[in-house]
Amino acid sequence: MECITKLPSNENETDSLLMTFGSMVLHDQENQVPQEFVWPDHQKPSPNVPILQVPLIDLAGFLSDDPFLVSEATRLVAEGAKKHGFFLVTNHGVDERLLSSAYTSMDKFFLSPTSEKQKAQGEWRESWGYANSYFGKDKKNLPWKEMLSFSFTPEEKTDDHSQIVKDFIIENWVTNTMILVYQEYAEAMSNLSLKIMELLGMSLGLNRSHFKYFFEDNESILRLNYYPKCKQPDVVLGTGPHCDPTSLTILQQDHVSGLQVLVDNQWHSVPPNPDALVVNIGDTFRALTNGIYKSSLHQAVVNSETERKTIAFFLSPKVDKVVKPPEELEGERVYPDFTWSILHEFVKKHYKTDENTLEEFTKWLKKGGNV
Ligand SMILES: C=C1C[C@]23C[C@H]1CC[C@H]2[C@]1(C)CCC[C@@](C)(C(=O)O)[C@H]1[C@@H]3C(=O)O
Ligand SMILES: O=C(O)CCC(=O)C(=O)O
Ligand SMILES: [Fe+2]
Repeated sequence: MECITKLPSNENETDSLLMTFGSMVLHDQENQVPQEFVWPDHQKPSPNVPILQVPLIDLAGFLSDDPFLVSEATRLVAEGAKKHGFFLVTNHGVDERLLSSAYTSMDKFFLSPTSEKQKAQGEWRESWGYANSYFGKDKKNLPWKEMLSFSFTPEEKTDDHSQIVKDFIIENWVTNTMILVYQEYAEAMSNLSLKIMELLGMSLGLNRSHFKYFFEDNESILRLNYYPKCKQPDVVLGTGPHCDPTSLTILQQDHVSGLQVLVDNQWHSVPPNPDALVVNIGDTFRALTNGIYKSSLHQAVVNSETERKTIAFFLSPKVDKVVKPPEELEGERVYPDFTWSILHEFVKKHYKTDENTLEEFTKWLKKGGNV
């Protein structure tokens, strides 16, 4: 498989480029990644970053209603959420077989020919379909990754119960290349996120169902991130520095480290823990807590030895629900009321997400917010 050394100059060259993009395995004698993947010096990944001490929360303990275990879980989640917005959950109740079959399906998809993957092609920065860096309009600081994303919303348990993820796969794909595991996976993550919302509500002294009710009819995104190995891991980024603009992210990592979080202006790694899922707060939930709980810049680095695979469930409220903190947290309002759909449009059309997203979004809204 060959490396890509230059960007296409015309349409059909783009097609042939896309045919090889999926490999991104550098040809032996060529060790230069395309310039568009090389990040500026001040953003290149630094080697040997310190490990972030992330609170590890026993979710089964919280759900047991044992007073000590509940107070321990709420104390730990508040500690992580106030400082950087990252925590780990263990004893989360998601079937290990489901977690592992979701990975097997990733290999089936991302290692299939690009022509197969293109059958599921969506728009870059859309919430569904296959995308890789060459789909986007950006021509610099390209992320060293391919993605497959699905929109998800919990279906009413009715007889016709159309299943949004399963329908997408069937409509857009030859299902023999894809185990329909992601419908079940998204449902499991949606259910888990509601339990975490109970924990977060309780940790803020609110009624434990406050946020759970707010997200029951969530309209979320399931995203598969496939980071091919790279011969120059010190000049590329798998995913650039960003805050998730969504509400809550549940991330399943494989055994390959790569997730980094910016805390006290220093990148820290969050090493894989096979018994835990990584959870991080997004900008929308930061606004829902009136800024009390933090969303943080994070990124993904790659390596030269092996590919890395992660699955991110991005919980978001129904698009037209008004995002405003409960009156118990109001005090002086930090952000205006808004809806996720407006913030998502802002992120997609006007702004790369970073640590100032909500502030820039607020200014944009005050200037009339031309969507
Ligand atoms: C609503 C979303 C936009 C992104 C996917 C979800 C949550 C994270 C966002 C993203 C990953 C942040 C980094 C840049 C981005 C373009 C990407 O690398 O994919 C973002 C996603 C997106 O805009 O599609
Ligand atoms: O893959 C990772 O480790 C992080 C991915 C991420 O932050 C994202 O997709 O928003
Ligand atoms: Fe993220």
